[in-house]
Amino acid sequence: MVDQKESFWMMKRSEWPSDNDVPNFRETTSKFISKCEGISDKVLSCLSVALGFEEDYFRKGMGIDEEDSLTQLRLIHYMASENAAGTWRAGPHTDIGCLTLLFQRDGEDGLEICPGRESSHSYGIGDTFTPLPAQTGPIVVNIGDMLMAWSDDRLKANFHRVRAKDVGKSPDRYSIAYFNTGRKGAIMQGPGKKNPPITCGQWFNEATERQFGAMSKRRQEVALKEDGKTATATVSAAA
Ligand SMILES: O=C(O)CCC(=O)C(=O)O
Ligand SMILES: [Fe+2]
Repeated sequence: MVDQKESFWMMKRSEWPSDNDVPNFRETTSKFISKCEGISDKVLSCLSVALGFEEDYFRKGMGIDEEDSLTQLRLIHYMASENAAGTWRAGPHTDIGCLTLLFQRDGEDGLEICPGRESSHSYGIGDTFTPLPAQTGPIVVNIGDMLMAWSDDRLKANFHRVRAKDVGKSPDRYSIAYFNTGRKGAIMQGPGKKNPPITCGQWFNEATERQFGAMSKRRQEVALKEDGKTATATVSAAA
């Protein structure tokens, strides 16, 4: 089952829609990205200081204007639906980058969080997720896997997912996610050297492979289980 959503991904160096295509899109979105960059930088500085690291510990590895930046803005649309049981808007996951700033709009609920998990690779199956009502204004901040590794696993990546109502109507949901991620060439390692040094680029590629590999394995298992149920139902109906 694929996520029921569509999204538009942008980096500073992306090929942007022209003003003819979408008037003022580039200017407005670039300003928004710069604001996100400033907020994210402040949060990262606070986290560095709280952990007892130098204030610029993570900042040194960032830099959205650099050629090798992996930071990305994503505009997401989840389509309106009715009786959506058995579908996902976004399946349970942790974000791969360092810090995600997530913007929602009033009344377009669906985000659920599962804080306090220690591992980012078991996909939150069976755990308790808590709905986080959507509000225009407040920014949801997710810690991602990269920041977890970079902080010697002291900051925990949080599982989250997005669902539409099992029964009844769910309106369209629009969200914006700013994924602040270390530059490809930056070396990441926590001061305690819990994890070996690695470039953010290599780490990102391996984490993407791990996450999507694990997700598709899990999806295959679920599909097999469901096939099994169908087969059993067919057999008992025939018996
Ligand atoms: O749309 C949302 O609220 C969440 C999006 C998300 O978790 C993601 O894109 O990683
Ligand atoms: Fe996410």
